[in-house]
Amino acid sequence: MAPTTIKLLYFDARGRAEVSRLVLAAVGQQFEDIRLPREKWATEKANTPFGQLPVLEIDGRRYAQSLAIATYLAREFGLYGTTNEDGLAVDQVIQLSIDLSSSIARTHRKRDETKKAELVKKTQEVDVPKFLEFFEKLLHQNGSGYFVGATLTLADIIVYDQLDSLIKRGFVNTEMYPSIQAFIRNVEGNENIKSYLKTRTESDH
Ligand SMILES: N[C@@H](CCC(=O)N[C@@H](CS)C(=O)NCC(=O)O)C(=O)O
Repeated sequence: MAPTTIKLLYFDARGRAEVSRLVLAAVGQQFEDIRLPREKWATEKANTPFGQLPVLEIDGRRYAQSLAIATYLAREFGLYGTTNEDGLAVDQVIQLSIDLSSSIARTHRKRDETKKAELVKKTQEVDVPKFLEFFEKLLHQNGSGYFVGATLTLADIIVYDQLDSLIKRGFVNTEMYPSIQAFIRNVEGNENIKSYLKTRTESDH
């Protein structure tokens, strides 16, 4: 049964809640976007399933884990394609996006400054382009401006959010990737997403 009330709890940032916010915004679903002040976290932590945010509250029941939440919402509101195979294609893109994030995260774990600089260089020059080429190829092959089928899915929202944040941090340049550029324009051209992006505050950029 579709939930009657939806609350999404997170800190006042994009972080791990933004994909779910974008999903809800894209489908025009009303929800309470609760931004917990850091000073309230110590007391709220115990009221979450695993002591972490984001948390989704549906009709009073609380669930954690950002990808599980986003996946549930996307399935509930029709952003997971129409067939099981569409779902496979959506998941394939999501996992590719997670691999890209892991590849970038490795650079933050290096302690030695020289080794860190070398790894950042390799990540930017070799690894990131490899992922961008995969995204470019998938988008070009599908030809609709979306990753799967002819309409927006969770795959699009996850990759859009990831690329937008990496571009803003100067980690990614999409100049050489026309299908990715068209894809970003396409997602940002979605009327609901466009309206949502206008409401973003300073902490969301
Ligand atoms: N695997 C979890 C990780 C959640 C997580 O790391 N949440 C962080 C914020 S991004 C958090 O709640 N930190 C506060 C704490 O652990 O006390 C998810 O994707 O939801």
